[in-house]
Amino acid sequence: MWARELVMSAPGKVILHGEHAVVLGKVALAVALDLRTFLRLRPGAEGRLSVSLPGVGVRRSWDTPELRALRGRIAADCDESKPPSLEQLDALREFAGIAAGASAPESLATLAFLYMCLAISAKYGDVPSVDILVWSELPTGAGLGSSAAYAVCLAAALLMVCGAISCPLQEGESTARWTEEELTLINSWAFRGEQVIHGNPSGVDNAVGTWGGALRYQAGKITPLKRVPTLRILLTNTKVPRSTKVLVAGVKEKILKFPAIMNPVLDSIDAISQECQSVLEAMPANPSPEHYPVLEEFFDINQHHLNVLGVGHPSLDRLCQVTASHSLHSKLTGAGGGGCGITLLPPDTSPPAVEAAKQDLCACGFECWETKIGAPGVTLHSCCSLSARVLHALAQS
Ligand SMILES: Nc1ncnc2c1ncn2[C@@H]1O[C@H](COP(=O)(O)OP(=O)(O)OP(=O)(O)O)[C@@H](O)[C@H]1O
Ligand SMILES: C[C@@](O)(CCO)CC(=O)[O-]
Ligand SMILES: [Mg+2]
Repeated sequence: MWARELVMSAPGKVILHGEHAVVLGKVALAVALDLRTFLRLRPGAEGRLSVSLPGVGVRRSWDTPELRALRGRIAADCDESKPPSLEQLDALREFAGIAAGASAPESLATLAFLYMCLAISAKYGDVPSVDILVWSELPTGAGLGSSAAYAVCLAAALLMVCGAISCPLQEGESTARWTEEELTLINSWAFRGEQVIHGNPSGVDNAVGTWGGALRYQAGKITPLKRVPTLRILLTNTKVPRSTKVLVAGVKEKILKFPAIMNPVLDSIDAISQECQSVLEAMPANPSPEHYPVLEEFFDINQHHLNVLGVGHPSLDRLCQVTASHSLHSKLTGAGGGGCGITLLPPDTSPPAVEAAKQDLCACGFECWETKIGAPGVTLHSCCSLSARVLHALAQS
């Protein structure tokens, strides 16, 4: 029986270039964000598994013998190399009382939890008697990888409880990370969780949530960027809700309808990602203003391409117009359709100019904040290493 209380966290991400195109095998460049999802794992009452997801209003608890019986029905051949099947997901929906086709955040979050819990425990151990609470600093469904950070935390916690990976945090240490091999396993299972939520994810978001830093991702191949300069980025949340699953499906439909028109757009996005990688790797650690015009042009071109793919939104157009009126360049990030945009802040942007842009964005009803990129991937924490804010949020039971 699991006897320790532990907290783990995974970062959200910003996609600099390559969203959507990456689902079709093109290159994406993504960086981990300094906003994280936290999972508190506690021993539970014997024979009970409980999950609390305050961000999406879920609080559920099940008898483990009941879950074991369900697992016997659906999880005989569960493996991280296999996607969840429609039959498995139907059985989980029926068990959890979720209507077919339900796509509300709480339904998808519960489904992903049940799938990962039963599939991981079927392969590595018993259904655990634990209490799990997940709380996030990330806005849900806004393009910053909240689904992947959730799936990465769940994979790490469930694999650890089932004994498939170690618990690397030694007494007296404040944080610890897993070995490369263990991270690979966490990433594979997190991808399965993303499949439950997204339908057809590329895997870039869970890769960033697992490894952190800045990386190039293409068709499952993860390559850390050699050198990434310190980039100042303004993140703006338009607060327009959207679903990555729906947007990814829409792009697929458009490509099937107009392949000769859409495929060159995907190729151009791929070229932008590759050129951007070369520029970033050639830039000094603290770049001066003359390095920025090319990066800014890449943002502008890609934003047009994403509009052509059909994942723009009037709120994102507004965001780009407002920042352009302050001579700043923006693009959507993540799945688009609302959610977040990113704005590049060259080093010669004066603090009053940033403040003025922020004020105008807030006047549109948006929320914005400056961010650091390149945060660490999935991490185990001792409670004393967590900030008072996180501890307070995790104290809700
Ligand atoms: N803190 C959380 N707790 C539980 N479920 C969450 C949490 N954060 C996200 N989710 C799940 O992820 C879904 C949102 O995923 P979605 O992929 O649509 O958006 P995103 O990951 O924030 O954006 P993007 O994929 O564009 O980066 C929610 O509907 C919910 O099911
Ligand atoms: C839109 C998309 O490219 C990025 C979502 O953050 C989907 C994916 O890669 O899974
Ligand atoms: Mg997502």
